[in-house]
Amino acid sequence: MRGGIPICFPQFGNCGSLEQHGFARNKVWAIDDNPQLHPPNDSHGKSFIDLLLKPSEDDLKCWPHSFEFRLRVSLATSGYLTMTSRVRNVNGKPFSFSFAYHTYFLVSDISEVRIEGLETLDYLDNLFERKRFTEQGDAITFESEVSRLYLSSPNVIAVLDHEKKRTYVIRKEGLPDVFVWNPWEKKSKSMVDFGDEEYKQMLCVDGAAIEKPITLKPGEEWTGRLQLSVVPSSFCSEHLDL
Ligand SMILES: O=P(O)(O)OC[C@H]1O[C@@H](O)[C@H](O)[C@@H](O)[C@@H]1O
Repeated sequence: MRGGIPICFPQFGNCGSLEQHGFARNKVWAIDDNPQLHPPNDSHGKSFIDLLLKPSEDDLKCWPHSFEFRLRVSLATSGYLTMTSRVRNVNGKPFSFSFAYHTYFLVSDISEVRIEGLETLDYLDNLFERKRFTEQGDAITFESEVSRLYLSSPNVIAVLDHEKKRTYVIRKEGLPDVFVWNPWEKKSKSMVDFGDEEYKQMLCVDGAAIEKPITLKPGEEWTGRLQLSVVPSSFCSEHLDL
């Protein structure tokens, strides 16, 4: 069974020497008692938690860069879920990393889903050795495996679920790329923690910074924010500035 929003850091996929998608998603994070920085009004009308990840001795052996990763997860009474990641270099030297919110959306039927906001963009296709293509069609629809990194994407993307008549709205900041993934039938069967038919009810659409890794000098900090909301499909594109 899969779901949620695994944090891919400091590596996305297998593009590097670390475990797939980096180590952050497999760690127990601490509660951050000193979250600093968030503007005081950021907590208004919201429930939130501040989490902190620092590298362990073992992490430093395979990725020798000291960092502090602060994550605020907040849920507003309006239903907005916001995740704010801040990565600070507390190292003596610069380092670079990739990042993604590997967001699993529950959908009624993948064949009835489309993504708006990515049309006409260039993408790197993982199914063709990361070759670069340009999206030609209208909205993105699904009829086979998809594993693509869309580049220089707009900050608002919509995932429309035709059958449920609802739209997931993804707003992002500091995250230029969007990774889109559905394993479809064959790959689903090869994944031990994924049911053979589960690809029909899921879609990953990740706000990400992958193509151009983020580089931080000593003392610098990076922020990447993702905000998710759900609206009825009747409220759509024209309201979202897509
Ligand atoms: O199985 P994982 O490590 O959670 O990753 C899920 C998927 O993540 C996607 O980003 C990759 O393109 C897939 O190849 C991978 O299967």
